[in-house]
Amino acid sequence: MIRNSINLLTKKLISSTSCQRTRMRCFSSGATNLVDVNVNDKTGIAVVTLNRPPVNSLNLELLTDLSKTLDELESNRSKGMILTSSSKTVFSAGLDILEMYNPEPERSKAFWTALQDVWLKLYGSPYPTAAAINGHSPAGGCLLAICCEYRVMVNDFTIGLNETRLGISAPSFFISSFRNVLSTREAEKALTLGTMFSSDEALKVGLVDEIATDKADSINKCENFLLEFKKVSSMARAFTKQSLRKKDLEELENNREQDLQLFLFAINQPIVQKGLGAYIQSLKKK
Ligand SMILES: CCCCCCCC/C=C\CC(=O)SCCNC(=O)CCNC(=O)[C@H](O)C(C)(C)COP(=O)(O)OP(=O)(O)OC[C@H]1O[C@@H](n2cnc3c(N)ncnc32)[C@H](O)[C@@H]1OP(=O)(O)O
Repeated sequence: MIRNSINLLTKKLISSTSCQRTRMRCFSSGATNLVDVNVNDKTGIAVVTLNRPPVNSLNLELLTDLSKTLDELESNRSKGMILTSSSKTVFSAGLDILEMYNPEPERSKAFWTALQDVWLKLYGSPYPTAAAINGHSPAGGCLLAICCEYRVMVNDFTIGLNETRLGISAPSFFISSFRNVLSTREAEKALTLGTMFSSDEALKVGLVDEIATDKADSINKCENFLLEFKKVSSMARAFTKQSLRKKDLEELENNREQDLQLFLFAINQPIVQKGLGAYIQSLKKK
């Protein structure tokens, strides 16, 4: 996929002169109603809003919609994407725990495959990406944010990969994208402890790049970041990003089936099921 993507970029580079002359007509609607897409006609930047109340937990349908949206952005030669949420307090609660509790084999496979697809497309996207983190962002929510190249977080929320607190290990592609943002030392400490950082702590450690006062401010700051790329060749930018992330991307691309089997094995362990059941109950009792 990476090689294909680089070949595709080369072809695009050759035909880019005519493409750049034609003003991109952005697609007017998102793939479905779980993901809203709004493209600014002036800048070409798409604001992609996760819209699965109450907490944007990532189930098969939301991941499928997000995956389709990422495809559309790529084929429309997006100028950039800002990922955010329709909730006032939650960016994304991470993977939908109900997808992993008492799993149904075929659905679990489709679910994990959709997550792998989203990660490969978002982490390896040729267009620039930023996350306007306007609420809590645990586990899979943090994963979406760290796939992006820039993160602006609204004050007073939490973010982190808390998998060990659920009695599970973060999968290797979660870890590689976390290490792309944090030093190995900080990543190891946070992953093993399952640390959830406050917005200020996240800024201090480098997990987010800026703090915002509210959602509008976070989107504005993300936009300012993305607009900086107006000065840079989009081809050179995409090649550079994909070269830096190539090893991580290839690791999953070359081991998708093994990663899927590891997930299915892990969630089918009685001890993991017991832990997930207790965790669901604790969320309901809150
Ligand atoms: C080596 C390979 C091994 C592979 C093994 C598997 C790897 C799995 C990898 C990733 C893991 C994940 O992403 S797991 C998800 C982790 N997420 C969390 O721990 C977050 C849990 N949620 C919260 O902390 C809070 O809900 C919140 C801070 C996000 C929001 O709080 P708020 O008070 O606003 O909302 P509620 O807590 O009342 O929740 C409302 C409603 O939503 C349900 N809910 C919340 N989170 C989830 C979720 N992740 N999945 C499913 N459902 C969720 C919650 O139970 C409430 O439901 P009810 O209204 O029915 O009570």
